[in-house]
Amino acid sequence: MQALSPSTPNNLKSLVRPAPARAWMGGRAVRCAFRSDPVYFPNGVGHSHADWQSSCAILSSKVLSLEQPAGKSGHPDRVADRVDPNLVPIETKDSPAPSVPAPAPQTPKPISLFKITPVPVHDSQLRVAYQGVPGAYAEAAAEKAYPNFEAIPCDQLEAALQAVELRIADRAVLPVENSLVGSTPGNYDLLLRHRLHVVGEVQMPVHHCLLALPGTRLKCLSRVISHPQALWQCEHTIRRLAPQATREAVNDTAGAAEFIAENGLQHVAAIASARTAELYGLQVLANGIQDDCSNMTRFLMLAREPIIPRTGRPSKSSIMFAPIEGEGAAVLFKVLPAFAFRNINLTKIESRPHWKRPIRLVDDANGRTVKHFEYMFHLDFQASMAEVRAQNALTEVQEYTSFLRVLGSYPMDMTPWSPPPPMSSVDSD
Ligand SMILES: O=C(O)C(=O)Cc1ccccc1
Repeated sequence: MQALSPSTPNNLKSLVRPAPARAWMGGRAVRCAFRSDPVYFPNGVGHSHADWQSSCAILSSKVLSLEQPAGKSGHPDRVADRVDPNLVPIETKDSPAPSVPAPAPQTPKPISLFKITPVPVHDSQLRVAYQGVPGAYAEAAAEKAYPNFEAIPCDQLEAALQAVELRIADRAVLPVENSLVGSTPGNYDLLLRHRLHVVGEVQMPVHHCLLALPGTRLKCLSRVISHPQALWQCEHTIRRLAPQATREAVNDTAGAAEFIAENGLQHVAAIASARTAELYGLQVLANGIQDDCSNMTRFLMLAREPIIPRTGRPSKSSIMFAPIEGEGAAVLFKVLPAFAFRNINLTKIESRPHWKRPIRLVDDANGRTVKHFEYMFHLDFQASMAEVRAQNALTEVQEYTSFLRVLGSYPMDMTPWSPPPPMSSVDSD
């Protein structure tokens, strides 16, 4: 699933009938091109070369190296230029990319915001950035979406998103929600702060294990470390298996396992995948420790350019909008019928603190000034922006909102569900 870039052949460009649409992002109207009727893709024009250079300059001031690549030259988006028959081509004004990064270390080391090192580009591989070290669930999600991918591990989500913006990676993986604990706080807000588009979703069954140095006994554990989501997802089981252990949150599940292995930490366990145990030489103390066996996490795939999935196959679109000031939740009475009357299913709706103005001061009837929370709304619906009904729904939504952004339109993950194995542990005393 790739967007087309400036190197798209002209015969494909002719499929596109640009029609101007306006969407608001930070008070700025943005035009974008699409197939038939208006689609609202803020910043749908991609990055200019000048943007790339200035971003590099900002980063390299803190850094060690952000060298221009030696070796292969060419467009790093080569893979992304190939045409996916499931997509409607989109014209972009993306400028020529910088030349390609140079050789990388043998084992992928996480990219940090302060240390961006060049990585190699292989013709047939999409470079996918994710938070964590090898073995993280986000890496497995990347593999499901792009089986031939090249992993770009990053120490923070912010670094993964920046890696795509800076063309060090082609995609970033963003965990957004879990069937047990709900949305991952802040991750949709992260999308608002970056000029990336959702181009795919992956739903992954998450089967957690408790990992420790070989020979560790459950009853001797003093500490369990993992990603906060993993700790929440296993809260009850951990309390039962190792009630004496304290919990500690770290950046990612596999990073927790690596930390135990590298430092030879006794009496400490990590919550991570079974594959992670193999990668870092740890023992699986218990398998399937998530509190609900149908535990599932949803990841979004982000790219510099938007895609528009063809009609006729199951697709989703994600938007965020803010009410006109003072209208608050009343906006939902107007927005929801725009979808309902067009038979568009909503799959998710959520309120978030307004990213720029979370609190509003209001004078009450007694002349006192009180604080009101201001919200934005995030909504997923089951239609592609290639569909006229989706375009019309958004035209209507736009009338009731002060801010509307299409985060992306993407094929739905239709993987059939298969039952997970039951929990087991080596040492239940
Ligand atoms: O830390 C990881 O491995 C991640 O990819 C984030 C995460 C954590 C817990 C469940 C799903 C994803």
